[in-house]
Amino acid sequence: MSLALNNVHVSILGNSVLRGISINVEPGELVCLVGRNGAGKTTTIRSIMGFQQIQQGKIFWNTKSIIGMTAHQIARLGLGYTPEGSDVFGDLTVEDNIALPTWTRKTKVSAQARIDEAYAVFPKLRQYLHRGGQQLSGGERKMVSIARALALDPDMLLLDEAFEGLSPAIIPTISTGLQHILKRGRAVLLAESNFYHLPRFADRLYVIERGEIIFEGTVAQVENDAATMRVIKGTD
Ligand SMILES: Nc1ncnc2c1ncn2[C@@H]1O[C@H](COP(=O)(O)OP(=O)(O)OP(=O)(O)O)[C@@H](O)[C@H]1O
Repeated sequence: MSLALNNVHVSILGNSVLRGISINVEPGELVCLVGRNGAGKTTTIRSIMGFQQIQQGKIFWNTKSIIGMTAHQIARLGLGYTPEGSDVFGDLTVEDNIALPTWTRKTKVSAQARIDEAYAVFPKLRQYLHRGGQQLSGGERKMVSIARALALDPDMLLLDEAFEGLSPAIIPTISTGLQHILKRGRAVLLAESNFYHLPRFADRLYVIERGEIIFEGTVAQVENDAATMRVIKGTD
């Protein structure tokens, strides 16, 4: 299952926010979308998930156009989504938050196996099974949010700012969780504003600036491109 955005344009309140974005994510890849605050990362991910209407361009999931579908329909096709800031249901327990997608999407993997995988990625969550979503730290909520997207049994996960606002102590946990997800053959598109949080094991990255892709390559390649690094770090 691969994802392809071709020349996507989005305007919000008359402002051109995405100006011809083209991105590909192949099965099993970890691809990062890197850019400063306001560059257009969240809008790109929301456009893929059907939350943001696009004015021009094409979005294909496994060669099928997903433009015009609802987020619910897109999720059922196998695209998991963890929004910026996470989206844990405060009134539900951790256990129910994670089980939720197994009620709404049936796949060839059993509900129990999907739930087991979610806890295998973040074993610490087993300590909080009966805690309400409101009684969790930001890092714990992030883990629940990613675990819940995993319980959907997605072919690809869209992670918006997986590391934002987390204490340095929790960042390795999320990073290890990501490696675990990739080992299972799932692809990940990770939006990230902090270059130093980018996993070194990323296959490729796209740099977005003012709604345009200005660079595509590996982490090592971008590090050798002084002009692009100045844009990412906001020192240009
Ligand atoms: N609902 C909205 N109304 C008005 N402007 C918006 C809206 N959503 C996004 N924008 C604008 O579109 C641009 C891109 O925003 P977006 O959230 O996609 O950036 P981002 O790269 O995800 O930033 P961040 O790292 O801060 O989350 C910004 O200039 C933002 O102000």
